[in-house]
Amino acid sequence: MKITDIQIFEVEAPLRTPFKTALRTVDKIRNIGVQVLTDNGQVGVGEAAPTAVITGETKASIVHAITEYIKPAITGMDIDDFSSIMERLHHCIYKNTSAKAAVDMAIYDLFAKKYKTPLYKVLGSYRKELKTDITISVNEISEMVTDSVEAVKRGFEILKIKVGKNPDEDVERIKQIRNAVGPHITLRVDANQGWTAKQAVKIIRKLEDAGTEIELVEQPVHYEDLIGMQYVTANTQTNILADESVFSPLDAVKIIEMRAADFINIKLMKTGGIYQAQKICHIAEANGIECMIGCMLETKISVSAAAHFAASEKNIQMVDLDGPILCLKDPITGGPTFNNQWIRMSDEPGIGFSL
Ligand SMILES: C[C@H](N)C(=O)N[C@@H](CCC(=O)O)C(=O)O
Ligand SMILES: [Mg+2]
Repeated sequence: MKITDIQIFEVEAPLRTPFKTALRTVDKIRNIGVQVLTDNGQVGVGEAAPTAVITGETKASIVHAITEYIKPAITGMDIDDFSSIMERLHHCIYKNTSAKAAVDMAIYDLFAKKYKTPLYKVLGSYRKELKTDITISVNEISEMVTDSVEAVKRGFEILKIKVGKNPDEDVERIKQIRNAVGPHITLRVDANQGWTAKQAVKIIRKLEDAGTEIELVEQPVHYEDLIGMQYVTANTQTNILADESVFSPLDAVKIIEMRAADFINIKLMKTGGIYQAQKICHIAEANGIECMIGCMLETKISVSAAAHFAASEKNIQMVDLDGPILCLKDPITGGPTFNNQWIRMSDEPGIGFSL
């Protein structure tokens, strides 16, 4: 089965409510889809999310990287020469991780389809269902309290609360949400780089003293400030999770060597897909560091690929795959099912859908 072409299409999906973090506000997903075609008519599907503030990629840069670099590098190759394809894909251009991720997952899709097996089984099935959190966008405190209570009513037991936009209000924000949702809901806090290291220690200690029982704080400081993150990890009791600071396996090694975080958030859009995500997951596992699987603003296409990966890895202990449930409607049929907090793997070959 040889690769003959890579075709590109637009993926658009309005969100239920605007998605707001310390880094950006978005009301609609505008992503790039890919179809990798083969000489026997089989098609592999993938998606790239242009998250300029995190990966540096735009829609135009993704299309350019795929058409001008990735496509020429892998066209004509046989799907069974899997690792050779991956090596070419990952070395034909520096960075451009979301463009690589879209093609990487489409190749995995094709490989699993060729052997008529669901991707999570090809990867070595560990579980068949995942429990995701849901994101509470950063807004006025009263709105975040209402959104949190509504999410709990919809059946979500884990909330990922965005902070870092107005650091002075963040302690009050979390205290009020904890009071409103009660003690049994798991609260994750994601500052998206919005605090300084000293601010972070001050805020997290206040949250600890107030008994808010936060499961973890994600990316408290700027992505390059590893010394700052190390200071936060060393000076608080709460678990710190590295997100924007970890794209590559070497980033993970650095974080682990410096003890700059307790956990690592793996996203296919940062790693360039499943091939590199596996390496990070295994490096972390060997060092006793648990991982989260996360997503950008992505639809069911690429989030399903991430779900297959997560279902195959014991060390993925936390799931933030809420992209599809943040969308107003889900136009894609087949593949894993997304039903509020539950993501259940299906047994169709590959990732599970054909477009
Ligand atoms: C969507 C997911 N829950 C999430 O919060 N992802 C990112 C931000 C993604 C984006 O800006 O598109 C994160 O920081 O964890
Ligand atoms: Mg994050």
